[in-house]
Amino acid sequence: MKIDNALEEQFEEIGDNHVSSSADTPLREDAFDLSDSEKIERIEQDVYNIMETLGLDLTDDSLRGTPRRVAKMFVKEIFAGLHPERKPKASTFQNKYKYGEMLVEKNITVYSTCEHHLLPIVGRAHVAYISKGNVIGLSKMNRIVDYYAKRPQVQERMTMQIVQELQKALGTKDVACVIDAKHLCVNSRGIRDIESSTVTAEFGGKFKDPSVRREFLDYIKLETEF
Ligand SMILES: Nc1nc2c(ncn2[C@@H]2O[C@H](COP(=O)(O)OP(=O)(O)OP(=O)(O)O)[C@@H](O)[C@H]2O)c(=O)[nH]1
Ligand SMILES: [Zn+2]
Repeated sequence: MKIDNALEEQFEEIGDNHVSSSADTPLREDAFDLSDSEKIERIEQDVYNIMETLGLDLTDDSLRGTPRRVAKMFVKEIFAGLHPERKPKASTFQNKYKYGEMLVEKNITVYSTCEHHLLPIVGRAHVAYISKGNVIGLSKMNRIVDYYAKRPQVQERMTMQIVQELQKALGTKDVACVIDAKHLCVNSRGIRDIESSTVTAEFGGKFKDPSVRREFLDYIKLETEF
């Protein structure tokens, strides 16, 4: 199901040997049939069942509220970006002052959730664009990052979704995003490598030019502390 109106023409340019199609989050057709409160009711019961299966005593006063707390957190907080009604309004303005250089919004906090393990992804996003007549409110870039982060994600898709949304809002392909993030599924379990982090990038339009890309990367100097 398409919820993001991805820039289809961007993918038409991709050669035959690339598998890439759209960066939409895979959702079922009936994804929005239930209201938020109906979803919370159902997830509460599901979490209750998981905890009970694990042998936890759900009459304990510390555990009693957990199923409902987790359900509310899923629907209203960490997966809130699954609902297109929550997509931030990306206010744009005319570039009357004819600012012609790139604009970089760096070190945007990313709190997301790995869709393979439902564990946190924590990091920083850096976004940039070159105006083709419009400029966007600075905070809207942070909001767009946060909206796409609030989904079960793989980092590659999140990076592409952010770029596509900004391209749409700004009416230009000259948009780039780099994300540097730690995946707790790598850091805290499994291979348990606390040091490694993952860098993903999407360079649209003029950012495919090595010198433009270099300028962006020089501004953000990837020395991210989480
Ligand atoms: N490409 C990509 N992989 C991710 C991302 N987040 C988590 N993964 C990986 O998804 C993979 C899932 O692999 P599986 O072998 O099915 O899961 P697993 O047995 O728990 O794997 P281990 O983590 O190696 O223990 C793991 O290698 C994760 O590191 C992401 O954003 N992008
Ligand atoms: Zn994972």
